[in-house]
Amino acid sequence: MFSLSSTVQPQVTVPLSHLINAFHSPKTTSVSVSASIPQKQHRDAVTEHEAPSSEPILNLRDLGLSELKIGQLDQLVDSLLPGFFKGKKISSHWHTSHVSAQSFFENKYGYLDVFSTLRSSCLYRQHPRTLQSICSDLQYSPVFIQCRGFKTLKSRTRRLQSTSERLAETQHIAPSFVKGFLLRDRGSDVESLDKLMKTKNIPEAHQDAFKTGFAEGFLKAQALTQKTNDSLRRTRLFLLVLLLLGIYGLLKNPFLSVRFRTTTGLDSAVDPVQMKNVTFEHVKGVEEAKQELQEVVEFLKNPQKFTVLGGKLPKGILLVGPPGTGKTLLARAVAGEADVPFYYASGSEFDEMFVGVGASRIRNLFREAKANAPCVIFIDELDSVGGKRIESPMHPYSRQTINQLLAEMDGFKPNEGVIIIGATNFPEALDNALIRPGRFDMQVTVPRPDVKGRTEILKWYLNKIKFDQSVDPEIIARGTVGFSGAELENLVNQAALKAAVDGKEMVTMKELEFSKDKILMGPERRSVEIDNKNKTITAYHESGHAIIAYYTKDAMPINKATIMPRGPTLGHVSLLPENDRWNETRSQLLAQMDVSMGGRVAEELIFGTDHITTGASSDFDNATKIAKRMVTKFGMSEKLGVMTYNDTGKLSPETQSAIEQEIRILLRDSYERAKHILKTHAKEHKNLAEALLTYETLDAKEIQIVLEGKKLEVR
Ligand SMILES: Nc1ncnc2c1ncn2[C@@H]1O[C@H](COP(=O)(O)OP(=O)(O)OP(=O)(O)O)[C@@H](O)[C@H]1O
Ligand SMILES: [Zn+2]
Repeated sequence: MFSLSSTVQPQVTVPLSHLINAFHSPKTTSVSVSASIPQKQHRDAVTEHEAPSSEPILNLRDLGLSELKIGQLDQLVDSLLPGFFKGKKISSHWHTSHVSAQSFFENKYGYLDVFSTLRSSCLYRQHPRTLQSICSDLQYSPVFIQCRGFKTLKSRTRRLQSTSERLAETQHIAPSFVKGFLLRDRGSDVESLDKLMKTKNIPEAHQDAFKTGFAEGFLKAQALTQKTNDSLRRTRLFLLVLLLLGIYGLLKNPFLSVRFRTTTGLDSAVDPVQMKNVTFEHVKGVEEAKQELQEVVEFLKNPQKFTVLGGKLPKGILLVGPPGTGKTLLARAVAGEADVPFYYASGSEFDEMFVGVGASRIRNLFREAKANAPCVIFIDELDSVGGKRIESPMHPYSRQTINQLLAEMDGFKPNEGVIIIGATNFPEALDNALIRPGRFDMQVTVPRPDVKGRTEILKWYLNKIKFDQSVDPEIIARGTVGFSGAELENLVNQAALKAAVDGKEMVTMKELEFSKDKILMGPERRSVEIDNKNKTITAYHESGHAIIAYYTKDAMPINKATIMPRGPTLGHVSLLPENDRWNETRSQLLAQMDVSMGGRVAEELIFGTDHITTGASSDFDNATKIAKRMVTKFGMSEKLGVMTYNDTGKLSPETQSAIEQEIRILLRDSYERAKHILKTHAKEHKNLAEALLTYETLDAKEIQIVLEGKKLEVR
């Protein structure tokens, strides 16, 4: 796709982001792809973005990265894309739950894979911004598509044909197979996924992503066709089928944005998205925000009446909160509740290199919206159009864009019925002019959900899949402090995926725990061969933590213990706060320290001082941090009294050493307490370690059975 052909295609040209939108658009029934060089005027403006050549390789390792975490994606994409266009390519891949950069940049499986991989990793959901920034950068890449609308049945077949042919090309799958599939003829050509992967030489490193993409697509399709239950059973057989359905699903998914630009990049038209199907009912765990927005809904339902009655409303509402907490969803719900059109725009798409383009897009957006009032205009990532960082060389014309936005906002009266909702993760970054009265002067906070909210969100998404009775959403909610709605949705999806891949009929607690850990710690490192000695040490180390937690009164209850290596850790014990803890007592803090000490103490007791490992350093970090805060922040040291010591650098040497002394004492006492417990319960410690060596992962109940000296049923 990234290779150049010399034909300049003057037809409808749409950047990749709109290709995606085209996929979502009910209007677009045919999408064909052709590669050509950018139009002349564009080319001149982007000379530094030279076309990619095929040779030089930029290794992720050269960047000091062996693997990309989701969080690093934005940065990396930002830093790499320019490099890519200078003719560099990235080799080495991004891990499964991350994006396969190799397939993205080297275009291994064609552009469809860009979607499927992005989607399969739930990145589109979690990081819409990433996708958008990839796409808006790609605007200057030689990717052009052509879109036509057909409405007849025949054209549907045609679309399927072209889809299948394209798929066939990009995925190296027999066109007849694909076509058969898209037409839901699940007959003849179905091969097993494994076989397919072998015959198609999918590199091992990509197989996971491939599988995940398939199954993800399957789930999506499942949700769409509502045939949730019986198809889950057939999963394995249809794993291949899944991806295709997923792509098919993309065409229909009503939740994703539906914008489609029909003109060239310089002058764009906007279509509203009617969000009838999204209501407040769909947004869980953000009750306060919903309440605050209720008034806006009333206003939109009847703007004239509202203002006659003396109601006063801001023109602009700023939704502020971390990524994935449902800001976009809330804005849609406002439009949905009031049953008015919803205009979606993302700040980053106004970010333009060309004079006046961003501003003209804003103008178009408002013109369309005003003509269709009452309505909601939603501007996601408001900070990227209205940020303070305005005169950067990367964004030469953003000042114009923001001025245009301000002018538009000032240019209509409140009773015209246009409500502008902006969303941002960084309200501090916004240009002050934007938050003045008459502009975005109402702020609604959309926080990460608390334990109750998390339970609701989990229940909501669990109800879309099949799960068995063991599943207790509240337990998962308690173990997912800090997760956003999007992450919780992802957790449930990943669990369903895992169940599907494992051939299970229902999701159980096991899959949910598995995906929770996966999200928390990165994918399981099954492949790492750890020799038995190490495994044994890990087993005793982790049981050490667990024993202390079990026998210490104020420690948090154990959730599970595992010696399965994950991310950088060899094993771990997870505890479950009974509630989100806002306050902790002295004895709870001490208990936490003791639990941290348990690992090293165990190593020392079992293997002797000479054989202790480095594995406890983060445990000590933990314990030390707690002790330090107890002394310097919480006034929990008798000697230093109820006083806080904030800038330890500025204290007198005496005070500093007194603090250190106190911390040392706390840590030493904690170490001794842990030692005492492990000595007292040596037998239980051994039993637990052995059980871990046998079963690798034990949940709370299983740990209890072992510690009560009962025999564990073989699972
Ligand atoms: N509170 C919630 N209730 C139900 N679903 C949620 C909630 N929060 C997030 N989600 C799910 O996560 C998806 C992504 O959330 P959304 O795009 O609304 O987040 P956002 O706050 O706008 O994120 P960003 O700041 O990254 O744009 C939603 O489409 C929805 O499926
Ligand atoms: Zn440890």
